[in-house]
Amino acid sequence: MRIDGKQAAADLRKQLSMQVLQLQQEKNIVPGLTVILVGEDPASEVYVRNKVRQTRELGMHSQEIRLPVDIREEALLTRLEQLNQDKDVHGILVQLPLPAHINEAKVLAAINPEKDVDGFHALNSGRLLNGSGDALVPCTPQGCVILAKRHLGEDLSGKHAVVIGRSNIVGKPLAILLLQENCTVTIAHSRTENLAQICRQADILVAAVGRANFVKGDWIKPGATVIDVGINRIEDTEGKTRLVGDVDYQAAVEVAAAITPVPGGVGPMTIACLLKNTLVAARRYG
Ligand SMILES: Nc1nc(=O)c2c([nH]1)NC[C@@H]1CN(c3ccc(C(=O)N[C@@H](CCC(=O)O)C(=O)O)cc3)C=[N+]21
Repeated sequence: MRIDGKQAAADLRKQLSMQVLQLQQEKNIVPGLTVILVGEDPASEVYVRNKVRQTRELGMHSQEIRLPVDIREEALLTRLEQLNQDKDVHGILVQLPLPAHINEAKVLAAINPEKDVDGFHALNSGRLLNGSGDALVPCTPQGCVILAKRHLGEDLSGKHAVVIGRSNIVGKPLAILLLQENCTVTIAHSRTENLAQICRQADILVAAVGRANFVKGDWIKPGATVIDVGINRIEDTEGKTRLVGDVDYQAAVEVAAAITPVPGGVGPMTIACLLKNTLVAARRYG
């Protein structure tokens, strides 16, 4: 069975649109998201355009700031400081990756944690780790949990979740979220020995490695739930580029009970969760 991420995202946006209206009526606050794009990357531009459109569809304010690829780090930090002070801006997202001459960690640390809708600031990672419930949680991991629950129901207790990938953006925060859901969590990565064997023990298998068709059909336990975080552009036999995940979908769909497709799986949920974080930030700190 296919887990429909597009539908799940549409369902979440519908809930959010009602909450946006409520916040406006009760407190006269309209959530505002600012996206900063440094340089011109075609894939980033499509993605940023989608975010801006969806933000407006929900009745939230949306602003896109484009900066030249050779901007100095100091200038970017100054721009961020202005946004940190701006009362109409509840969420700030700096599109990654940044050009090589800019220190990414320094930029992420400069975003006001209350406006950090990516959830990448150390204060938010720390809060997530502590389970204090007041973190802004990274969007893709949130989306993964929602999609797993769409198939398995609200209670993930006792399930063995295997997360392949240990990035600060997906693997690590997702492992923490799954632990909070009472899963038994294994984090696997490029140095893991007997990876196939470990994956075969997973009730929930999450692939976040960034390599096309990395996870094979026979790595999957029959009846497992598979969440594919990969977004890989490959050329097909006719030379056309095509989007595929980290999982060999055709093989996996035969074995798994449920699997998210690419496109139409985790990607749309990531954006929906970004909108959710913007609403949360506006409600909490606006
Ligand atoms: N600060 C920051 N935060 C991010 O969240 C962030 C980022 N930087 N840099 C780039 C990555 C990538 N990312 C995607 C989100 C949604 C889709 C998405 O919706 N994809 C569609 C397909 C879109 C297409 O066809 O290209 C899908 O999977 O169905 C893709 C990629 C967020 N990122």
